[in-house]
This record gives sequence, C-alpha cells and structure tokens, in this order.
Amino acid sequence: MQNPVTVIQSVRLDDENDTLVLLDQTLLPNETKFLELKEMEDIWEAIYQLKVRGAPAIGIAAAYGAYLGTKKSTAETYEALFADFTKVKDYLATSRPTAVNLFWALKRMEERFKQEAGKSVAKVKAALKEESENIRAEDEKICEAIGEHALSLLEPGWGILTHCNAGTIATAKYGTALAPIYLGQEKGYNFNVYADETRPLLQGARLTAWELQQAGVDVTLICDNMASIVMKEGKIQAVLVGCDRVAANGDSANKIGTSGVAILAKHYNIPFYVCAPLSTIDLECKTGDDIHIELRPSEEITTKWYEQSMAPEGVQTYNPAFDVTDHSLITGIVTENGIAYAPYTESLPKMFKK
Ligand SMILES: CSC[C@H]1O[C@H](OP(=O)(O)O)[C@H](O)[C@@H]1O
Repeated sequence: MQNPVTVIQSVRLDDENDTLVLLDQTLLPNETKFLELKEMEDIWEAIYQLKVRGAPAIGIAAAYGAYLGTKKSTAETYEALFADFTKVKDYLATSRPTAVNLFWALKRMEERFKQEAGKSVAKVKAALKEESENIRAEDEKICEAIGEHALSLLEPGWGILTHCNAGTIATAKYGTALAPIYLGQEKGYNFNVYADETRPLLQGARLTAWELQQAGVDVTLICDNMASIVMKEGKIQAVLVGCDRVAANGDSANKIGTSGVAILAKHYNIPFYVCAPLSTIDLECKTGDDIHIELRPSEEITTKWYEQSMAPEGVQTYNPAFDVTDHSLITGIVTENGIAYAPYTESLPKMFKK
C-alpha cells in the first residue's frame, strides 16, 4: 500500500514551463506550498534558505537547475553552450558547502554534457534533461534499497531515535534514515520513533514529526537535550540518521548535534547507523577534518522562532550547521549496496564495486 506522504515530490521538473517546482520546507508544518522557480538566483536562494533541503534533494534540485539554466541559453555551438552550462553549474555550487550531493550531481551533469561532445545544442539540452531525471529516478530506488538494508537491522516494535530530517522530503522518495520506518510500516513493524526537534532550524519538529504523523507512524517529538533520558529509560533500541558527507574513514557529517547523539548511543550501548546513498560518500575526503562545515546566520539561533528574541541584543553566537561523527562511534553505514562496517577505509570502497 502506497504511503501518501512518501509520494510527495519535494523537488519536481516542469519542463513544459521551464520551471523547477519545490515544496517550500521552511513553511512546514503550518503550510504546504509549492514554489515555481525559473531563475537561477531563485534556485540558489531556495537551496541556501533550506526551502529545498536534505543532501539528495539538494542534488536533484541542482541537477534540474543546471538543466533549466542551460536550456535558456541562446548558444548556437556546443562550445558556447558548455560555457553557459559551466556558469550555471559553478553558480549553483556556491549555494551550500557541506552536502556532497550538490557537487556530485553537478559533476554528473557535466560528465553527461561531455559525453554529448560534438552533438547539436538541441541534443545536448535533451541529454541534460534526461540526466537530471535519471538522478531523481535513481535516488528513489536508492532510498528504497537503503530502507531494505536498514530494516534488516531492526526488530518490530523497536524504539528508533532520529535527528534532523532524513525523510521523504529530503530525497526523491522514502528518505534515507526514515526509509526503513516507511518500509517497516508497510510490513507491520510498528516502530516507535523519537524525533529530536533539532535546533536551531527544527527539521525534526517541523519536518520529521510532520512526515511521520501524516504517515500514521508512532512518533514522539523530544527536545535535543532529552535524547539521553529516552536512551537511559530503554525507549531506544537503535539510532538512525542521514548524512551530508561521509569521509573515506567513515567519519560522517550530518546535522549539528548528531555527533552528540552518537556519543550518547555509545554510552548506552545502542547501535548507531548512518544511512548513506553512495552519492553522499566522498572517498576524496580522507577524514571528517576535510569536510567543510557550513556556518549559518546568527538569527537562526537568536530570533527565528520567537515572537521576541530569547537572547540578549547583539549576543555573539556560533552556528555551525553540521558536525562530524567520528567513525569509531558508528556501528554501520547503510548504503543501497549493503551495510559497511569498520574498518570503513576498507569497507566503503567495496560498496561502490557491487
Ligand atoms: C537525507 S539527507 C538529510 C540530511 O540533510 C540535512 O541537512 P539540511 O537540513 O541542512 O539540508 C540533515 O543533515 C539530514 O540528516
């Protein structure tokens, strides 16, 4: 039975109208609104402001944006079109630095462009459209495969803690960390999901709790500082999180606060799994120290969710959007090709060879 929430397409191409259609995730859970974007500046802004967010969804949006931006070109030669494509690609690549899917998707679009060398402008544009649609369609299958592998690690009735939102709206469908929750629901696993609110942008409260409630999954919203007590009280049998970039040694960048959850899970002897499409694994990054952590505006901490500021005027803040969970804290990395276990420098490359 199709779960109504998983069929929501948070990122969609409306080619006939030269438009990228995005579910505006900054308005959830209070408003479900789709944006229709034609201009590269608006697409850049939508990625930066997390109107579209989640590593796979960012990659899909960038691929569609690169196609739409190139489609507009009036270039009459392959070379001139490539110059226009490159401008769009390089511009979209500046929107956010941490999720590797943004760069992976843009590189894949560039590789497809080069495969069409010597062909007519029309044929190259058609190829870019096809490639962007392939990226989206593949991500749906990848997330389902991650869900199947992750489900093999879980038992019916388990309490699952998750951080931020790695759900259906962060991907083409199903999500990564939430994929086993949706697949398990179809099979009667009846998980009890505990969602960290995930300050400062509240992806857990606004998005995960919303997605799972809409899907009829048993979800309990907790403040980030409650993760320890729910683990201590035996409510949690596994932690599942998404990721934005996995380094070759297994260090994994994910939403800020994830590494703290991993340390708690280690302390309470609870398995901690990172759900990672291969498109989020960056073997060029040797360790988490090589991952660029995005810093975001102060207002997200001080005023964004309050009728009035809850912090003294002008207080200094530090707002890293992600942190890196050390590979030693990760029980396994669930990919679409199977589950990688430590030592990750050996197991991760094998995932690409299946
Ligand atoms: C399925 S990847 C989701 C991943 O992306 C989120 O970051 P953001 O909300 O800033 O795009 C978060 O790290 C999630 O785990």
